[in-house]
Amino acid sequence: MSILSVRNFQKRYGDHVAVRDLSLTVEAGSIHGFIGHNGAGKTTLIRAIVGAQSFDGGSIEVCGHSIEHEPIAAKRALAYVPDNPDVYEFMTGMQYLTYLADIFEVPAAVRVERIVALAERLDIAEALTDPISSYSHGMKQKLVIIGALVHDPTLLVLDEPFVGLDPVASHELKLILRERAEAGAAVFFSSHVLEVVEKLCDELTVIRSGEVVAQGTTAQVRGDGSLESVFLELVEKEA
Ligand SMILES: Nc1ncnc2c1ncn2[C@@H]1O[C@H](COP(=O)(O)OP(=O)(O)OP(=O)(O)O)[C@@H](O)[C@H]1O
Repeated sequence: MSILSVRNFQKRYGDHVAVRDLSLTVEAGSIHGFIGHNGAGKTTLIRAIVGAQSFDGGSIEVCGHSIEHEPIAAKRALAYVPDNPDVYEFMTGMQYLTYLADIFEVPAAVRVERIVALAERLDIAEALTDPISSYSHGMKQKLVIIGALVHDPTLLVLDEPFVGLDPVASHELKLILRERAEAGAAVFFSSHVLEVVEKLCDELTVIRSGEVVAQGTTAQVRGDGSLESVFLELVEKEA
């Protein structure tokens, strides 16, 4: 069974078809990159996968649970890092992480160890007792990433996770994503940073105007060229 299975997904906004007949799977142990131009439909699909967006056709299953019909079971298995870290400003970082750990019923002993380890890796441990309102954009982004990992999700879904991170944090996040895959989880993320996608991802889906134009292992999609040259060719070609 795939960790994430999207079949014939379709989403319209009014008369505009934003995503058409999109299918993809992400297996345990795999990092899957999702790339496409601005407005291609990446966030639309990502928000539907995590249950934050309705859709008009097809199906989405997380660990075999339909996000539409079994949303609680599906959401228990996943975590989502949105493209804009929107967190409760009135809490401290630690209060926010504890709140998430409570929702996902993470045992007290495990949660502290996990939070501290991740906070140290992302260099935000000392700020956890400060109110989130005092955080920079990048610090909020780090906090949301830690919050996503606190319940050890089987599927981690991230929308543009490298935007706003400094080079050290960006490097650490790449290591964290690879470690998660090696531990048997699945990772699905969108990015415009093709060098990162090319190095990090086992598999890729490329969309143009809501339709898949390339899909497969990174080596298959890239062929003999660089991912950038393949992407430019695929995306600039007339539909
Ligand atoms: N709430 C909405 N109402 C109407 N149209 C929308 C809405 N959200 C997205 N769209 C449209 O759907 C299409 C896909 O948008 P989406 O945000 O999924 O793209 P994206 O690939 O994530 O883009 P970016 O790389 O710029 O973040 C675009 O044409 C966009 O204008």
